[in-house]
Amino acid sequence: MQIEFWKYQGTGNDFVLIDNRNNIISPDNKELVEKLCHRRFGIGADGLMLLENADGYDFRMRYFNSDGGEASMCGNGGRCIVAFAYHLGIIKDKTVFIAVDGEHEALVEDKGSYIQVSLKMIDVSGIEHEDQHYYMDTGSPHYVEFIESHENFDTYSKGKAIRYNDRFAKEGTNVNFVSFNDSGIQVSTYERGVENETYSCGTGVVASAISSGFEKGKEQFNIQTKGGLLEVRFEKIDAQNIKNVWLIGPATKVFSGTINV
Ligand SMILES: N[C@H](CCC[C@H](N)C(=O)O)C(=O)O
Repeated sequence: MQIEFWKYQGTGNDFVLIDNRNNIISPDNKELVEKLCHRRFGIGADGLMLLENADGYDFRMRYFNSDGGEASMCGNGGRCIVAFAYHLGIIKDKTVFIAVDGEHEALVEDKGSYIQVSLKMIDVSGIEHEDQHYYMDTGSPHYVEFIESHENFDTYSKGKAIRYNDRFAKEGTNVNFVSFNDSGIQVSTYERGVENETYSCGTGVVASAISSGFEKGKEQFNIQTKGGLLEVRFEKIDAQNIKNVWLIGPATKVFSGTINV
């Protein structure tokens, strides 16, 4: 079977996208998703998204980690699928779509070489704060730890140890390490389901910004990631309720093609 695909990246978090409005790909085909994401035997990506039809919405986003499993919400993936929908001509400068964690609004600015996407994320509650870590669900589960500096910091080993500890081994969690810099914060992330450090993690920088907001009393952060700059804005209602959460940053089409599977 020949499959047409598009490759996008959002601050280095990279994805295979497929226009699945004709339901050519079964979302249960874990082996196919894993193969398409494989960095040697496939196209190579941190994750894969199917763009599908959905009554009452411009489209449905279905997200899969590179291990082939259908996953929780992907913030960078959400930004990239909005850019994909714009390039397909499905939307213009704004959209409302449905994803695994519910409805998302997004705004689109075409910058030529990339698309600037502002993505509204879900409200956040049930925030855990103990010792020097926070834990919350921003569409995906995130453990956030503050560190002095990212210089020579081993995100992979430190992140993997937390992700596979007694508490998280079964369900998994994403793990973010946050340091403060002159322009805001720097974040590195070990991602569940990729089982590696990714160049950035959208739901992760949201969790990191909210955690930093508790520490610094701010509601907007510029975030340096390995893959580039992101911005997060939110409103802190109280210690357990964060609303009006926006993840803002570039989404870029890298290439498109067809693959025989
Ligand atoms: N791997 C994550 C989902 C993707 C999160 C990340 N790519 C993002 O941009 O939010 C998980 O299984 O929880």
